[in-house]
Amino acid sequence: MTTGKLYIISAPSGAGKTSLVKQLIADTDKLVVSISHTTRASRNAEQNGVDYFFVTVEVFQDMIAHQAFLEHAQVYDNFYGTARQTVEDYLVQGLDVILEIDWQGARQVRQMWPECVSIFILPPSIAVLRQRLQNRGQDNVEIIDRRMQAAVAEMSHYPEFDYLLVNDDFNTALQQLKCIISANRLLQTRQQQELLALLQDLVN
Ligand SMILES: Nc1nc2c(ncn2[C@@H]2O[C@H](COP(=O)(O)OP(=O)(O)O)[C@@H](O)[C@H]2O)c(=O)[nH]1
Ligand SMILES: Nc1ncnc2c1ncn2[C@@H]1O[C@H](COP(=O)(O)OP(=O)(O)O)[C@@H](O)[C@H]1O
Repeated sequence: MTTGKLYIISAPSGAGKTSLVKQLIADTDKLVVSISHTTRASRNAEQNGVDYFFVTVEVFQDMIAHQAFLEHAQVYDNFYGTARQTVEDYLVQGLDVILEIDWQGARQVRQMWPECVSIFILPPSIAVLRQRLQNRGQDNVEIIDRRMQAAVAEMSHYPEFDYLLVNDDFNTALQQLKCIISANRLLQTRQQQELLALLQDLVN
């Protein structure tokens, strides 16, 4: 049985990664998103176990001590991490897994899983980014300012990623994400066929 592939999607807060990923997994077979653990407070519309696992700093630190995270990082003023077991279970089942994580987590995952595919999403402009954070209506002005301050530093890491896309028109960006997944799936199938042919040659 073949194992799934790991995809990393990073973007500054408000660029649209969560909306894009939600639609992408709804439209794509055998693709799931890993639900992260975080110490940040949940927003109004968020549900525990659906958007994040919301945990205390103590629980988070205990998970670090027990090596329960594939990667973890402090982002803005909170901790975020990806549970190792869940991701490994998905991959073993042959499912492709999306990690919606920041550039620090992306670096950690790339070191352990060099064959992962990483995608960075940019907003069309800084002004549009602020507008989207305001329109989302989930964060107060201090939190939005804090995220805007961090956005430029976050975006400076885009050259570390395999793919870069701009989320201007939502459907165009969604289509581009789907193309990246399809292209990588085709490549994987071809590599497996070549490997099989090689093995048959060796046996004959
Ligand atoms: N390293 C790491 N970063 C994460 C994880 N989950 C979320 N993040 C990042 O944390 C940042 C803040 O996420 P969040 O508080 O949900 O704000 P949002 O991006 O505005 O929706 C984003 O850059 C996320 O990609 C994780 O498990 N690990
Ligand atoms: N292409 C787009 N055009 C206009 N608004 C968008 C687009 N993509 C996302 N949004 C909106 O921008 C806001 C931030 O999107 P979200 O997915 O929460 O971003 P992120 O997860 O990167 O913080 C949401 O209100 C979302 O509906």
